[in-house]
Amino acid sequence: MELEGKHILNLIQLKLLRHTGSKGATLSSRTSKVINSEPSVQVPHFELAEDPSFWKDHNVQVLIRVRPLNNTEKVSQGYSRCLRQESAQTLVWLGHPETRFTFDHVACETISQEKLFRVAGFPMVDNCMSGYNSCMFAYGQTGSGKTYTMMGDIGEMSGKLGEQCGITPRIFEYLFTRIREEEDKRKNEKLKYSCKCSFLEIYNEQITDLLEPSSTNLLLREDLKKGVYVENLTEVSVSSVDDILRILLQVKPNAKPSSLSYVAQILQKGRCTRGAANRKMAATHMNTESSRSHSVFTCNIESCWEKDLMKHFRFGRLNLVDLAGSERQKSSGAEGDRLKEAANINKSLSTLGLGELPKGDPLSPMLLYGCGGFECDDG
Ligand SMILES: Nc1ncnc2c1ncn2[C@@H]1O[C@H](COP(=O)(O)OP(=O)(O)OP(=O)(O)O)[C@@H](O)[C@H]1O
Repeated sequence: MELEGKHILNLIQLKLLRHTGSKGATLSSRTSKVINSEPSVQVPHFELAEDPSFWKDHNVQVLIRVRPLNNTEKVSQGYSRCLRQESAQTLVWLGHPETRFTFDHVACETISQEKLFRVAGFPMVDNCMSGYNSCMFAYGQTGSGKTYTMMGDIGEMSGKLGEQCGITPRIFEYLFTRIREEEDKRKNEKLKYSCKCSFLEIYNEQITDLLEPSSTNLLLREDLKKGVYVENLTEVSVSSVDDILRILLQVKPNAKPSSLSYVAQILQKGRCTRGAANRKMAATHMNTESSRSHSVFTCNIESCWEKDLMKHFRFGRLNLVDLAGSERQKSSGAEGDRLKEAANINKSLSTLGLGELPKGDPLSPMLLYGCGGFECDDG
């Protein structure tokens, strides 16, 4: 018997930005119109490259997505563009003084959900199928489009994913297509994949199983073989994108009343999920449907085949993390419980920003878990 697994972590950080702040952006000549935008406003459009070697050069990549101004911001005083994009890697903040920032990739506000998936989602799936752990973190200010990017609108799902569908359903649609192709191609080796998913929430440093919301305050454990894992977390076998969407859409009958009102809000908004339905939400001034918790959707992908009279196993973990908004406490109007949550949210985001996991930070093990930790061993 031979076990395969790779310790290398592939991490993509999706940083979401919103256009609010100082007035008077000078816009580039390479422009395209924003749908539903003010007729006269043109924004720069820079196509992102679908580069198959996306992950090969650096294990950690940062991709910025800028959300367009929404209708309320367009008509409100004091909101206007505060960013100018200069290339597919560079953004200028139009403050005093103007400041230029460079990232691995900058997706302009006209990028489609499909294109973003092709740039960032494809390589993740390919990596996981090759036995690497991959993790995508979405983070940014509240209302900047984290949930839109990660989940999007999955309200209508008659067979085909809609245009507004986010990266999560697209990733799984692609994953299961690739699995079917591979199993077909390597029938003679009896190649078989098995995928198991879990969905958890971290709210004020407590872990809740979103697939079994009565399971709260779960504990993080560490094991030489398993790495960092959450004890008693529900795992569900999945074999199609429909299975994933069913998990995301289904609401447990014993869900807490607060969770159910959240479901109603999401249903109204046209994006709803079994797990996501149970995420903690509370209104802040900046986004009336603000998510107050981090959510981690995990898929463990195992494959097994026979070759040269040996049985081979391979493991890969795919983590999709939707972090809580990082709004400023003063501008968001957060008080009491909301303020405590904001402090915890900001603490964990700072930990992430450090690029390292300081010992003693209660969220460090969680981030390690989100990154796939030291999953997979060859013993
Ligand atoms: N790229 C985009 N294009 C069009 N609309 C967008 C885009 N990104 C976000 N939106 C819209 O902006 C609003 C806020 O987005 P979303 O709820 O995803 O923010 P969030 O970052 O998840 O906020 P929070 O941290 O408070 O949960 C939603 O109505 C969403 O549909």
